Amino acid sequence: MQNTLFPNEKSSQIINTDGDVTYYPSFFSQEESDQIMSDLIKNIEWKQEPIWMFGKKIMQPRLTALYGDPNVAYGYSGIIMKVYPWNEILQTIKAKVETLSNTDFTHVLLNYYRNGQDSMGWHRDNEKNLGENPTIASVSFGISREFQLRKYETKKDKKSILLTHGSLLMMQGETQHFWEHQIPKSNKIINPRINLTFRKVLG
Ligand SMILES: O=C(O)CCC(=O)C(=O)O
Ligand SMILES: [Fe+2]
Repeated sequence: MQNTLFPNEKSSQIINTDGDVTYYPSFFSQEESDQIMSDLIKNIEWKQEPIWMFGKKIMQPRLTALYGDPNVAYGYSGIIMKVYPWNEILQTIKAKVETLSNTDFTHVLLNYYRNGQDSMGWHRDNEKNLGENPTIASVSFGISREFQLRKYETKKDKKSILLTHGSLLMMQGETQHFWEHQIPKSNKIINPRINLTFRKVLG
């Protein structure tokens, strides 16, 4: 399918019922992506943070960081994360993602999966302060990881995509009502991956 703002951008629609998920495999070039990956490893305030699960405090199986507009609080799973101000590389990525999606984002949540043992369990990005039908733009760098989607109610209709170095995945419309997603563990993967999800937090 053709995108009017990025006529050369190849894309494929992953979900078009009860939501809208579109994948752009080559959003950034190989060279840009290599540069961005090393910049992010060096210049992001990575931390391993706890979350509350079933009344217990457990460490998340990955490193995280939150950047965005100051003075807009953003938290999930019982934690409030410190918001760091936009830095140069994040501003560059944000500008490109905003042009394609025609959305202004306030925050980016970053996840650093150090190897295949790092993961993210089934969830929806449905925090109240993202509004009814949030547009979420997810950019990936580093080793390709499997991203799975399935229907929230039935746990059926499983879809799987490999999110590659420099790719963009856009989740829009009613996706967060009807679909949940995860990054499963993999015993074979020994290399790191970084994912950025751009979000618009309503004030
Ligand atoms: O790492 C990914 O591709 C998914 C990240 C994600 O689902 C999230 O940050 O909510
Ligand atoms: Fe998510």
